[in-house]
Amino acid sequence: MLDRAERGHRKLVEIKGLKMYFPITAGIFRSKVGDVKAVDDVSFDIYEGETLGLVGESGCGKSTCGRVILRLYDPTDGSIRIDGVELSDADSGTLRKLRPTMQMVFQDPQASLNPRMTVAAIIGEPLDEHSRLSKAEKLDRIYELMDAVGLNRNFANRYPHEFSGGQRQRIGIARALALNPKFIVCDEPIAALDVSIQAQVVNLLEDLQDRLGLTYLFISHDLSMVRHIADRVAVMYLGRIVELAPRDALYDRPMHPYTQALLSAVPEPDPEIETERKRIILTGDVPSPANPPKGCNFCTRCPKVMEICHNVNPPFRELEPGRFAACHLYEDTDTTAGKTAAQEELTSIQQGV
Ligand SMILES: Nc1ncnc2c1ncn2[C@@H]1O[C@H](COP(=O)(O)OP(=O)(O)OP(=O)(O)O)[C@@H](O)[C@H]1O
Repeated sequence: MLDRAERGHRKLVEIKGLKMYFPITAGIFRSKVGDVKAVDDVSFDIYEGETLGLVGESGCGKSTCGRVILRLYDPTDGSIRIDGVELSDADSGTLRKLRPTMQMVFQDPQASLNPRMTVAAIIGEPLDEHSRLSKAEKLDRIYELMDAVGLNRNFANRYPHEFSGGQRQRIGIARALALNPKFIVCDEPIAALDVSIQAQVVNLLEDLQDRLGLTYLFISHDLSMVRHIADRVAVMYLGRIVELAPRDALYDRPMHPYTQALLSAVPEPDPEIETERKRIILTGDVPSPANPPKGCNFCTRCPKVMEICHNVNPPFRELEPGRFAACHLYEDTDTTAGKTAAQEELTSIQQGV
């Protein structure tokens, strides 16, 4: 178990240049005509014991990112290291051995639990596959897990439909915990729940993190909830991470124009601040990930767009210690040349070099 102060010293998850493209096929021969670039060159780390929030509009690639990190998909390119082990090219045998270390809690507990299995069978299934416990030991472990997530042991032989939405999510969490994972991808774990239940499930996840030293990637489009639970936050737009920063820095002083727009839409509880706040309304639709714009992915909707943004993809760089963003607004000027590297690139594009 990790104390809060001990968190954040060791990188548990290291993602570099990760790409997940889904092929688009057409015609009777199903020939490939393009790719949906769901995750397009994404790099970030997650420190042991922390919660990294991953936010962005629907369809920006959050779930695909979580799934490919757990190798539920085969990545198109890039490196995924969890606890020092490279997963991007791991074979099925290696993945099977590593599976207990990394788990997922899904959005819709109704859909992710087999309706024909009892709670004990659902929670015990990973134990059957990955451990050699006796029948009695397995039942003890199932009870222990039910206790840990606040489910009554007496209900072990009931079926998922006999539980409320919040209780079903607790079953999903107990199942994810069965093999003592280190890393859990929580994919919109509260989005399908009543608002009154959401806080209970988030509190449970936080409590389990403290007790078991878990590391979370917490995927959500609920920026207020992410502010509550995350230590650091990554903002995704059209397959790319545009900003990553410690939580308070990001919410108090967003740097990327997309983050600024997203946060301007979050309601402020203080009515005085709320009436004075300026909303940034983004115009235009999110482009298709099958045909993203040239240059910066956000250039078609950015209120601060410059010429360079239509031509050069801004690199994802550390702008301040611990703060990363991909935006030409923050390019350093090379004083000797009087131009930034990106401006040089733009000049060569314009000159057709
Ligand atoms: N299996 C798949 N095959 C083809 N395209 C896919 C597949 N899964 C996702 N996509 C596409 O990849 C893009 C990113 O989808 P993804 O579900 O990862 O986004 P998201 O940010 O999690 O959205 P949401 O919040 O709505 O779940 C979308 O355009 C989606 O249609």
